[in-house]
Amino acid sequence: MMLSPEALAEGLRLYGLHLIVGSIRELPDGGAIFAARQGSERRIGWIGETSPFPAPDPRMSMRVQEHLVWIHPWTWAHYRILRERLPALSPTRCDRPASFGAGDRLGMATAAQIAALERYPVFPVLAQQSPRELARTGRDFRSVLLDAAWGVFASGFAGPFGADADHLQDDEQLRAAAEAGYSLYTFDLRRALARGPRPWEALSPLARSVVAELADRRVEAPQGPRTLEESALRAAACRYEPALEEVVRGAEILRDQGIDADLEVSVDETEEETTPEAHAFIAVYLQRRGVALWSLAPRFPGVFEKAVDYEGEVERFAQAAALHTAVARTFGGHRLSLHSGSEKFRILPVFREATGGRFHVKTSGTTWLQAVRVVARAVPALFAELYAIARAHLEESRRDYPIALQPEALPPALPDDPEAALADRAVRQLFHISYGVLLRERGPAIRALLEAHEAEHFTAVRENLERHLEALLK
Ligand SMILES: O=C(O)[C@@H](O)[C@@H](O)[C@H](O)C(=O)CO
Repeated sequence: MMLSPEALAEGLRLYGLHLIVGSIRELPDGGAIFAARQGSERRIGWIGETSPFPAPDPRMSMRVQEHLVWIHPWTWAHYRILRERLPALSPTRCDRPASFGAGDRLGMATAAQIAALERYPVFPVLAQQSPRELARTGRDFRSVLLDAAWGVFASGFAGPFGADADHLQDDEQLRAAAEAGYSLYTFDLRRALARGPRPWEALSPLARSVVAELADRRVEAPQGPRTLEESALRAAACRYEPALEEVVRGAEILRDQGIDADLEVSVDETEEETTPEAHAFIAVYLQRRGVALWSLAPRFPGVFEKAVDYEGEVERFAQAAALHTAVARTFGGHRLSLHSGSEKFRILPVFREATGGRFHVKTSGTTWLQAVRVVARAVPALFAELYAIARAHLEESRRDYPIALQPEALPPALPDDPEAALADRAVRQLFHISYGVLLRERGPAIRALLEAHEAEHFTAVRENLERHLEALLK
């Protein structure tokens, strides 16, 4: 690009545009693109004699020195066109042994998440949201990806990244994520399992043959060999076959659309700990049905409460993670996925070790809590108001989130010190799950405040994810 960033910034300023300097990318055909802001609006800048976007608005083109610069809004349609030319803006399948998911419920913090993630040897999964998060935030799979891609574009990040359609429970959700171009599909079996098991006599010949094939097979775990028991395999087959049929159908939908994606099965939010037999049955049954797992999120032992550290015996968790790793290695080579990774500092290093560094970890609420922290520091009155709203809507917020938080544990008023307030277990948990009601009731105020304190917000998000990544990888 012949135009210096300083000259470009100066030229844009005359039109009320703020250049995001690190975003400038030169294109093979000699043009260049960049991200800019006009007030709080996101803009794509294009330097070149013609614009690649349909119906460019001539009022939004300008000469800066001898260069023609076009300004376009950051919309889904424009992003789709842009990602054809800049593949770095498209989510892709994971290409590393270790991967880390960083959900961003506000859609404002991806650049800060990248600043943390790019310092560590992990594949970043940036657009990660579940349908329950979408319903609560009024977003959809497109808008989540659009926000995350903005963070990639604005930060100048050139590495690959993934997009996780998390906790999918029906075909409609799957199709919406597929249409948007997600690269990772997490099939949550919870709803399907709640319909109950199938009697042994009603199982398919395939399910029975998988049981026969796996019975008495030995799995070599670090704590010693473990033989898969036929009775537990039979129970797993009865319980999981109906739910796995839905996964098979989902994988077919993706295949029919020519989508080559990473596939995860999650049973982490079920009641019972996942047995090695259940894990082996899930993996092998899916293989026989032509579905290759990328990852499995088992229900591990111990308590995984939102917003607080792991509660349980770390040694038991370590043993279970090592055993599941051995099952995964023996039957397919997929990785283990750890959900609710937010604040689970006690087990993150153990998880890395037990999995031999081949894993996926998901976080989401922890990034939102950092936004709450910034609000608390900047405008204590708004923080107090948010707390009152969250308390009043506890029952609504806890719907769909298995959480032990009781209303009696919540103090009537918060201490003046925001750090002390957010160190309180009950208060943290309340804020963690209350994002939906808070964004509904006070979303514009929260967003405006975070925009006005963007540097503090980004630092808070980056430092917090770095703490997680340090614990996990060092
Ligand atoms: O809140 C959600 O629905 C999701 O963010 C989580 O359940 C997600 O799968 C996760 O584990 C993030 O820590």
